[in-house]
Amino acid sequence: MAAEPLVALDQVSKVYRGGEHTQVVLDGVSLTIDHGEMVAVTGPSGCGKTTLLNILGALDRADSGTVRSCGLDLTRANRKQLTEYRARSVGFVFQFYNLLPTLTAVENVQAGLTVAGVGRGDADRRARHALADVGLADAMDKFPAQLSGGEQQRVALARALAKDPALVLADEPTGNLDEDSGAQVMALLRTLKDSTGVSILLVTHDPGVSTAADRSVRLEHGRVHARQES
Ligand SMILES: Nc1ncnc2c1ncn2[C@@H]1O[C@H](COP(=O)(O)OP(=O)(O)OP(=O)(O)O)[C@@H](O)[C@H]1O
Repeated sequence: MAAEPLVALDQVSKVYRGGEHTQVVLDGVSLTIDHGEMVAVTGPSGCGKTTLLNILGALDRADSGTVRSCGLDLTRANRKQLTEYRARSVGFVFQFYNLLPTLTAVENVQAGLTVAGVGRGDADRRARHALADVGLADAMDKFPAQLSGGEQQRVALARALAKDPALVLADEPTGNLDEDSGAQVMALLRTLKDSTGVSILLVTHDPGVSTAADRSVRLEHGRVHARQES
């Protein structure tokens, strides 16, 4: 029997209603992600990529369909289970890094671990280890403003991976970086995926970035299509 995928979305729909205006953003999306797989989601602006990521990260809820991730049915889970899922099972990476400007690199990574319930000493050890893994052993005590964009995104990768999540959700992780820094971040993400076995779902506009994934799908008109290679 085939192993169950880490993530399985089945017929997921999401509609935004504002006054008289109704917008169907996701219209029966089905998608699976295997353990250790990196999947890229591409698609035109406004097609619902971030909405999909937010539903998978339990930052938003589907209106219908089922979403299973990391052994939890997100459509039926209670608030406490969802909080724990966000803190422990999922690492988030955002386009604009979302580091706290008043904390150093190591403190930013520690903060993510503390939220996940890791004790202070252990958090410090794991944060330093994670920063070394992304090549920032010499930048632990720098503030975000003292780091380049690529370095800040590497801190964000360390923060996401330090808690040893089963799934990383990355929203345009190279969208704010120049080509070289973006390629470095993608190479690092792949290396970390291969060494830890984490699964990754990333959203990107950039065809070059999506080719670094194991598989790429396109979201259009609220549905997912296997990407046609040109
Ligand atoms: N909370 C919300 N309330 C109402 N409409 C929303 C909300 N969030 C997103 N939308 C709308 O849903 C659509 C999809 O948004 P989403 O951010 O998921 O698209 P996207 O594919 O990630 O876009 P981009 O590539 O430009 O970031 C957009 O038209 C957006 O305006």
